[in-house]
Order: sequence, then C-alpha cells, then structure tokens
Amino acid sequence: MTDNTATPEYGLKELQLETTFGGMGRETSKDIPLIDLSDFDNRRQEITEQLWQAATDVGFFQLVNHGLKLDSVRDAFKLSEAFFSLPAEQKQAFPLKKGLNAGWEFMSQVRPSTRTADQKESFQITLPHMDDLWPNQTVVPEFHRVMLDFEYRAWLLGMQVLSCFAERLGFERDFFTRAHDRRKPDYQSTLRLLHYLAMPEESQDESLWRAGAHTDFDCLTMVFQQEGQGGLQVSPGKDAEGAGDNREWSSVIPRDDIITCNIGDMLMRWSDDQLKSTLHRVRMPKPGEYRGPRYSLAFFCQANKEVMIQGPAGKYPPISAADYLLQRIQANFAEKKAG
Ligand SMILES: O=C(O)CCC(=O)C(=O)O
Ligand SMILES: [Fe+2]
Repeated sequence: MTDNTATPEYGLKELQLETTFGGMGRETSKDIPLIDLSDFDNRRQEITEQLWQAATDVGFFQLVNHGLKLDSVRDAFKLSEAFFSLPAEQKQAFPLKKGLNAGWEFMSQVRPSTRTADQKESFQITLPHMDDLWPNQTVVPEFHRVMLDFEYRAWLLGMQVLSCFAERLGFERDFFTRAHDRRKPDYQSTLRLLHYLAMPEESQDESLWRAGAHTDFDCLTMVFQQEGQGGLQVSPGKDAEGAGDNREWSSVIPRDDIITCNIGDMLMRWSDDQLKSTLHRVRMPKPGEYRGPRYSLAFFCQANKEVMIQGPAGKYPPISAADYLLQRIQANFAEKKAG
C-alpha cells in the first residue's frame, strides 16, 4: 500500500516551475509528427517506431487514416454543441462530481500556471459515474447513444496506440488495454466535451486563457478539433531552458480528419520518463482572428484506479493509478495555497 499522506513526489520544484509557464512566451512554428495508421496490422512495426520517436522527442503527434469515422466525430461534435446550447438552468441538473471527472462545470478550472479560470465550460463522461448525468431523449435527443458509441471508438483507438508503446516498453501487447478496462467499476478514462466561450470583444487581457498551460495527468490524450477553430499550442521540453517569456509555443492547426495526441504524466512515469508529457495550452484569439466559440473533444486514457504503475527499469517505486492522481491533485492544491 502507498501512503496518501506522504509528501508528494511531484513536489514544489515542479510546481514552482509550472507557475512560470503562464506567460505569453514566443510563438514559433514547429512541425508535429504526422503518423499514418493505414494498413495498421501489416505496418505495426513501422508505426510503432514512428510513435516512439515522436513520443520520446516532442511528446505530441497527430494521427491520420486512424479508422475512426468522420461521421462519428461530427455526430459527437453536433451533440456536444446541442448540450452546451441548453440554458444554464438545465445544465445545472448535471453538476460535476468532484474528483470523478463526470458532469458539467462552467468556468471553474483554475490552473497553477495562470491562476485564472479557463474561459470554458466542459461536460465529462466517465462511465462508472454517469447514472444520473445523462441528458434524456427530451433534453438532448440521441446524446446518450452517440456519446457512448464515440467513447467506445475513441477508447479502441487509444488502446491500439498504447499497444505499440506497450510492446516497445517490453510489456505484452495488451498490457495497457487490461490497465484501462472499461468493464470495471474503477475505470477512469474520460471523454471531455469542451466549449471555449466566444470572445466578441477584442481583449488585451493577457491573464485570461481558454486553457492555461498544463500537462495532462493521464497516459494518452486524444484531441479532436474542428477546422477554423485553432488556439491549441504546444511547448516541447518542459524542463528545458526558457521558462516564462522565453518559452517557445507552436500552434497546432486543426484539421477535421486528424487527431492530435499527447503523452500525459502517468505514461511518462510508467515509461521511466522515456515518453514525454508535454506542456500545452489554448490561447485566446488575437486581434483579427476568428472570435467565435471553439469546440473540441478530448479523450483521456487514464489507467483504472487499482492498477499499479511501475516502469520496466523501476526508476520510481510502484504506485496505484488512484494514488498517483491524488499526488498530482494535491500538488496543484498545495501550490494554490502557497500562492
Ligand atoms: O481543447 C483543446 O484543444 C485541448 C484541451 C486540453 O488540453 C485539455 O482539456 O486537457
Ligand atoms: Fe490538456
């Protein structure tokens, strides 16, 4: 058993660093590796090498010919928009269950990097906690069916990608599929629907962000974006020189047929730091840019709570996925109090 009260390993050093990531920084354009998943079974080895290269280098990559039908993605976007367009009183019937990543929140996520609330609302779907959180057929017709189907397809693809990392790390091919078991009550992978608010007024307030700079806590995140609704930026090299205003940020240009993926902190630890969890953010539109709403969908592959995380080289002591997340959340909280 691990002790939840122990000093978090993800401690003050990382947090002090994280608070320096909130600045605007400098914009550059770096290519994010584009990985073609077509003919996957025959090309598994080649694809594995490309994924490994991308994940050990930038920690971000994009998938094309990934087999997830565009119609499924579009249906999910349509129903996400339908949900967010409900009056607030109706959305309040599905409040976020804190710590369980299930339900609706509005402008409530404050990041250590910025200390301001993200200019967004979200609805999170984590299967074991959804009993009273599904809008019914009258409220948003087809929402339940379409989102369940999309969650399953996103999970399948996530597990396919993770199977490549498993083999390359020396685990069995289905190692991460067993670690992200959808049938178990401690399943905690999450589909997050995101609505970044329209910004009708041109604002020069540099303290506001659609999503402040952060790394994800999970193993693998898959982000679906819509053409014309940009803003996602990445900054490879978390520990590299150039915190604050010297940090470099590259924009990810949205394309409907592409899925943007990143490694999260959990897989970084699980790989003994070989795979890189990379900082990213969603910035506000600049003067002259599209200022309408931005919708995105993010699927977080996050190992079941009871699964033990231990890298092949044993760089860190074993820890359950539940305790690991607790540490990360405590670390964010400790920083807020200190600040
Ligand atoms: O909306 C996006 O493009 C990214 C969202 C994100 O980074 C997150 O929710 O963790
Ligand atoms: Fe993220």
